[in-house]
Amino acid sequence: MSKSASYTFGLVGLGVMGRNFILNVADNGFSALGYDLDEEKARSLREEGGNPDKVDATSDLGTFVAGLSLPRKIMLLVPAGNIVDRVIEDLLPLLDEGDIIVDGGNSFFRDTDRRETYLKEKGINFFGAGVSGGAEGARRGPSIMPGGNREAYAHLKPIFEAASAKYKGEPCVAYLGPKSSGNYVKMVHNGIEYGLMQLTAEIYELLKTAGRLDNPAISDAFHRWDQDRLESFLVSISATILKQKDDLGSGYLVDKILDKAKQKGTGKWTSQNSMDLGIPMPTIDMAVSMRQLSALKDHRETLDERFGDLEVPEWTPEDLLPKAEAALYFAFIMTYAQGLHLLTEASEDYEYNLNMETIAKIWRAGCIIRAELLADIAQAYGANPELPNLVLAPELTDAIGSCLPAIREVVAYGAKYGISIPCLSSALSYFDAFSSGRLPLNLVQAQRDYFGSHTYERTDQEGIFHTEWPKG
Ligand SMILES: NC(=O)C1=CN([C@@H]2O[C@H](COP(=O)(O)OP(=O)(O)OC[C@H]3O[C@@H](n4cnc5c(N)ncnc54)[C@H](OP(=O)(O)O)[C@@H]3O)[C@@H](O)[C@H]2O)C=CC1
Ligand SMILES: O=C(CO)[C@H](O)[C@H](O)COP(=O)(O)O
Repeated sequence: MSKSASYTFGLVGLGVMGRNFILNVADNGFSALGYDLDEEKARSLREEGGNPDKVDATSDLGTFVAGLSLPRKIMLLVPAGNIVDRVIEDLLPLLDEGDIIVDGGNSFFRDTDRRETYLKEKGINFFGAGVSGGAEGARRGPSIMPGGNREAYAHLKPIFEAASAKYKGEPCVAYLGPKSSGNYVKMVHNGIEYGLMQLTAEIYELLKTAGRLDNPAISDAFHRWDQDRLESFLVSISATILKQKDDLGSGYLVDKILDKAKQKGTGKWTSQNSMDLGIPMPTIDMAVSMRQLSALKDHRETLDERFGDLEVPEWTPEDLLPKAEAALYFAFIMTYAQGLHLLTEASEDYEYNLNMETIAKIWRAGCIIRAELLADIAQAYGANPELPNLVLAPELTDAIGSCLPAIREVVAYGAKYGISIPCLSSALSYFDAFSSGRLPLNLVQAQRDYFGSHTYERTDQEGIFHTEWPKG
């Protein structure tokens, strides 16, 4: 260690995210000190950093804490769960009042609230700050979603703004709100991520089975779409993925990857919490369900043998491609709408005081769900900060309306010929239900009253009613 108590920024956990983020911070002119239990990871960072005045690392916690200037700004990028509590307990006896701990991992927001309350009693400021962008984002500029004490954020602001991604010069980080708001926003970001990923996969399936397009042709289509209104990280990487040859065999790698998708929990938490808050988000729910369904491969194969004999007629690529593009664009809008609706409700329920325009803005670059569409979304919330749901935004009416015929055709084709496109279908169903002034839930209410005397309201009179329905 070349200096004592002089590093501006501390980072615990020199894995995929931590190692890259600390190098990014150091590149941006803030001296940074890393800590990992594993001396090998500390040594390797020291080597890569090259200049210990700029960035250094240790596997000794005492040396780490003593090396940081006051108030200490210590970011954790360790696996979410008990490890975060363990690191906090290890750090606590070594810290001073006013020090700041930032959890940059995908921690469950209720854990963040618990930790914030616990640490506040000890005079330590605790932030939950979701980071998105994967390894490359962490190294070159991620989107950062910090929540915690507003005054203490002043110490983090210059570092985060320098290290974050930039959209047309604007940093993709902003103070979001108190308590667990940062982790909550990151959780919903990941829920949206699940939806966009599944939707892109469904379009790939449609182009393959109905359009008879091979991987390079689908890649080319994704690449073209990525130059236009569908410009987004996930469409862009899908174009690249589909061109990747298999270096362990012949053909394309994507065709050899087992179709069982894993998950770490953030998408599921988003769905679970949306149920608690009463916000419908069927496309995101379905994306979570599809990861679960994908795991049931043995059963899928059994049923495929029994029922999977439907012939899919060819849909000429000239006709299919523009419709698939419009269907995907429409479904992307619905997915952002669902996620942002949940954030709007959570902002009230949890007193986060979130600003949707700010959130859309800091998602425009650096993160996994970055997309050109977010610029329009930010504009819609800028024009109306009280917008209850994006689908209601006049700025998006034309785009939604013009894509409707295409998504209807795409979903109908999938349904008719047994192509599994449940997220595309749920995006359309969500819109159809949301834009129906009358739904058949009057019958649901009548059924509830029939079997459970649950009562109902009427369309023509005020009050609560119950009917003694004829039995049998
Ligand atoms: N990978 C990604 O793309 C993204 C990850 N995240 C989130 O960021 C967090 C970190 O993820 P990621 O970097 O991928 O995880 P990794 O497992 O790659 O890195 C975690 C690091 O923390 C170290 N560690 C574990 N326990 C301790 C401890 N008690 N003290 C010090 N260091 C410790 C680990 O060491 P060891 O391996 O020796 O146990 C490891 O080096 C997670 O919450 C993740 O969900 C967020 C966005 C993207
Ligand atoms: O936070 C992320 C990106 O924003 C991570 O990559 C995320 O953990 C991936 O989630 P899952 O493993 O559940 O697909």
